[in-house]
Amino acid sequence: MASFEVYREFFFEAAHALYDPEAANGGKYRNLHGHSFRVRVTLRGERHPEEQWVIDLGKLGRRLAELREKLDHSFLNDLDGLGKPTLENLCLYIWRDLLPDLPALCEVGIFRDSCFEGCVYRGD
Ligand SMILES: Nc1nc2c(c(=O)[nH]1)N=C([C@H](O)[C@H](O)COP(=O)(O)OP(=O)(O)OP(=O)(O)O)CN2
Ligand SMILES: [Zn+2]
Repeated sequence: MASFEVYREFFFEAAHALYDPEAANGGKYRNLHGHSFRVRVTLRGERHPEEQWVIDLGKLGRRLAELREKLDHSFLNDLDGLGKPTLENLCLYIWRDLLPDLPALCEVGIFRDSCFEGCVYRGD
């Protein structure tokens, strides 16, 4: 049976500091600094027989707005459950936040477009 992938994106701005205990001075990223992040959340599945969509993207957008409230203009080091605020851990944090409500979740991507970098996570 064919399946579809649908996605929705959102942006947020946040600050962090990445301390490296192995570097003499705490490393290059130890000081407080900020980034702009673009998040892409992808769901995979078949079309609902009546609605003919995998998920209402409006419904997905409302759930992502809830998540964005926690992330936007936050100090990521203070976010409960995130750990060290790397892109990798942000993917995992977003995955774990959304999965209970969105069982068709198949991928979380987080991108810093201005730095030409990002990270993609496809499941626990
Ligand atoms: N695998 C990862 N590597 C790095 C992460 C990360 O989350 N995962 N994060 C950082 C820092 O957040 C850093 O502030 C990123 O900014 P950037 O400008 O990309 O840092 P660079 O050292 O690559 O900058 P250059 O301007 O290219 O020197 C670092 N690494
Ligand atoms: Zn950084």
